[in-house]
Amino acid sequence: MIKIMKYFSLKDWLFILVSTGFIVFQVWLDLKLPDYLAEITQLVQTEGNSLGEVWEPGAFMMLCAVGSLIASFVVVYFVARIAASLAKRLREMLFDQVESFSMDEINRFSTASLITRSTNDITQVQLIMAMGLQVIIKAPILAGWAIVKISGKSWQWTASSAVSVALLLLLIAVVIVFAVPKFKMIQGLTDQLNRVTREQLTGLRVIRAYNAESNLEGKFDAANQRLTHAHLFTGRLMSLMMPMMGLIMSGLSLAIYWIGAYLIDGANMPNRLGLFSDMVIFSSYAMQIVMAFMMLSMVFFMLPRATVAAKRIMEVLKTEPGIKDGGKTPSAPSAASGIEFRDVSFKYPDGEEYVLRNVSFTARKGETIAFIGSTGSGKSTLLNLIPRFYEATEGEVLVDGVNVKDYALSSLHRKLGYVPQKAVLFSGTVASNVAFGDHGAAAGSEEDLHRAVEIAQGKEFVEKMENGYEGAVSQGGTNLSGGQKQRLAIARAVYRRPEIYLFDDSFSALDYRTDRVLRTRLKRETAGAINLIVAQRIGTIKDADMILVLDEGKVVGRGTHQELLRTCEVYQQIASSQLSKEELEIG
Ligand SMILES: Nc1ncnc2c1ncn2[C@@H]1O[C@H](COP(=O)(O)OP(=O)(O)OP(=O)(O)O)[C@@H](O)[C@H]1O
Repeated sequence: MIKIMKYFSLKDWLFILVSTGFIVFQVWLDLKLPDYLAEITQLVQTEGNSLGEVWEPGAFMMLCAVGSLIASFVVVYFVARIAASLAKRLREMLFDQVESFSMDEINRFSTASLITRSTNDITQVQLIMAMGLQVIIKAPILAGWAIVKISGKSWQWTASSAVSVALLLLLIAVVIVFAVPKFKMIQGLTDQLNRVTREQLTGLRVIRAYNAESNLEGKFDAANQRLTHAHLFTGRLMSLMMPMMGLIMSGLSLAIYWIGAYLIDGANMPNRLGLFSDMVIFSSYAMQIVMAFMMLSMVFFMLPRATVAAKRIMEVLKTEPGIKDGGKTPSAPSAASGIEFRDVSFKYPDGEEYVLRNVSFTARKGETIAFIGSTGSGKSTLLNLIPRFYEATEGEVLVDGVNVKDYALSSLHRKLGYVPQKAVLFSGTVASNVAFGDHGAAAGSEEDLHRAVEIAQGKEFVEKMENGYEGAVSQGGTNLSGGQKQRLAIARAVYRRPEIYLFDDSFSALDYRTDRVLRTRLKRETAGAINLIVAQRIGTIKDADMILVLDEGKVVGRGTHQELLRTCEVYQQIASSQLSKEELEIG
């Protein structure tokens, strides 16, 4: 929690200082009240005084109360601002940090947990800051000042107050011991609930189609029940706390008056009035002290949960992104321009087995290199090493003669036109999805946009859309068909005129005719670029300059279509399952 305070800005610290000033003023006013009360008690008890004399201390009492109210408004205003601005800053930092994470870190935390951390956990910290700051500053000042004011009065009264404070501390300790583990659980359970909810919402159509509602409801219910139990436990503890504190306060009042009654009874006549007014003042101050501890106990009650939340936020902020910016921005392409894999092996950070083994190949400018192999043979993984979504475990991946690890990430990505296996579209328009991110080498003109969509064979459907290029695309492209989404994803890559195209099985949702037309157009448009194509269909990669056949992460064949038909058994098997006898014979 303390660590999170280092994210306060200078302005926040200034506001904290101002708030502290107002809190001191408020405490001074609150503690002044009993003095006037004592004066009024004296006046009322002394014979011969008129009612008019009570007005003056009465008016001061009113002034103190109003002043204290205004001071408390000011404090609440400042503290709420400090808490809100800290929460905003933390949200921004968390978002930036998550953006810099590699897939490894994102998978490690899980998307659901990252969402809970950026929302729920930050709210917990904001709440404790809003409430805690004023209490943590106010309570010790109030308690300390009030203790000074009552010191030197009857030791019996002091002892009874001390007992009450000790009981309160005991109560707080009980809460901490029992509630902290539950609070830790609550955050974890909230993650779990988010994960289940997210999974259900994204898979809603499949769940309905397979009548799996009841199974998943069971999963949701289990997560929900566990969270409810944890909340109920802490809620019950809290509901017990309140009456217990009330009991301690009332007990203290009773004890002070009881002791007072004995003291007054035992005193002689002239001292009785003094003792009575002392008793009134003492009980007021004692109440203030107990109130201060009660406020503190409320904070202690909230603190464990906020501490857990703060820890979880710090965990994300302190995680060093596994993929570091290499910083290099090679200006002119070197003589070695192209892509080279040098004996690359790779295993996922959480995996035991190597997914790629000793892969080596070179792709020069203007060449098309294709990758084929059974599912899970490592094709997508291989492509993912080029934009550094993952880091090669062994060996080197070179782009234009420079290891991808040495590149400034933005400079590396500017060279690439990446089309993932599953087209990803963002809420916005067709235009905002195609002209996405920085424009790469494109001029960013409307002409570029139309050209890219036309090459990707999307012109026809985009122009039919309401508002054409400005037509709405919903989040994830849910208002478009699978093939339409893929075409826009391809147009996005074409638009930025990259030096290297990475097509990760990007033609699978296209019909054969569109696939063929698109590839012919692409071939013409991307003549000077390197094309790396992952595909399942032989038809898509037949014309590639070189085809690499992958099997369990190893390159088991390389060459042109005809060469592989002759030499590579795995390729022959794939080909014979897809092509007719005539096609196989013709090659
Ligand atoms: N994030 C991940 N963490 C751990 N293992 C993974 C991860 N992603 C993929 N794998 C594993 O790596 C292997 C290769 O996966 P990859 O996606 O590269 O195969 P692929 O050849 O592209 O398959 P497909 O043609 O079905 O897309 C698979 O066995 C898969 O289980």
